Amino acid sequence: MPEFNAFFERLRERIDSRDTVVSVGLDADIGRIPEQLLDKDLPRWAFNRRIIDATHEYAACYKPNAAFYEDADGWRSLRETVAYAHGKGVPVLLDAKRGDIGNTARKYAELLEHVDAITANPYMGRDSLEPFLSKPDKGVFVLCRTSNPGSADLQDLELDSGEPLYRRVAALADLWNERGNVGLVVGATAPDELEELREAVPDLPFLVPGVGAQGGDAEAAVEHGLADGVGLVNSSRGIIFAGEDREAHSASGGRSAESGDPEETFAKASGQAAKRLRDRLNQYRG
Ligand SMILES: O=c1ccn([C@@H]2O[C@H](COP(=O)(O)O)[C@@H](O)[C@H]2O)c(=O)[nH]1
Repeated sequence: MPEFNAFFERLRERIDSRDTVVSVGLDADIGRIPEQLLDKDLPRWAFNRRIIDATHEYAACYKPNAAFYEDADGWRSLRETVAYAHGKGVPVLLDAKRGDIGNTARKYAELLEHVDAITANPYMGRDSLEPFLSKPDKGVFVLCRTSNPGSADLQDLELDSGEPLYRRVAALADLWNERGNVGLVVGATAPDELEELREAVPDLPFLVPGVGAQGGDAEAAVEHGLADGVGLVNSSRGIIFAGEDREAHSASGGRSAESGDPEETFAKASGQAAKRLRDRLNQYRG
């Protein structure tokens, strides 16, 4: 079994020192960012900065999804966000789900110059992931059994050997883990598969999305997501947009303990949501 590489050791350090396996998903959807931030130069960065201030204590890592940043201002916002998260000592995992022929993958892998880890799509096979895998200090989370309703369409297909495709992906990812830098993405909405995969590849840390807004199984996520104590359970909308109801309440003139500066309402709510998730997940950690 390869030792964890530098990324996974840093992640372990963060998990142990802050006692958290929460990945805070920074899916800075411009359509949901509080109105008072929309006139800022880079609203997504302004939003993320406030979210990071409120949540970093509870974050083992931040996981921006590239889909929310793929335009000129988006990349600038992402760069600022990554630098700020690093300034708080929190690793950043870019959920980019890349994978292409080698020459193109080599360019995609340059994304890893800016972040600590990335998600990758194994559909095109080993050579399409090699440029990511060959970066010894970074982490690569390979999509295996995803959390969406359609995941079974391809991932559950039975191969001639009788195993489902997602099991073959896990076995391949285990082979590709020559540098101790590989993890798997396995959704919390598939608790049976989480358990089965943990048995199949005991040494690979999982990134487990799908708790929170997708209603996945938080207990199974923790029980099976961690390898030697290392792994991540992600919530994005459930944390960063936790304040939406309260903002609506304040905006409509409602009086509550949360009424006050609207600029801070959403950030405070995100901090509380991150803490709640941290505490809940910690109940299930050994
Ligand atoms: O199987 C997968 C792989 C990736 N994701 C991503 O994680 C977050 C989940 O967001 P929530 O708001 O917590 O539902 C999002 O970026 C997805 O693209 C996933 O959900 N499932």
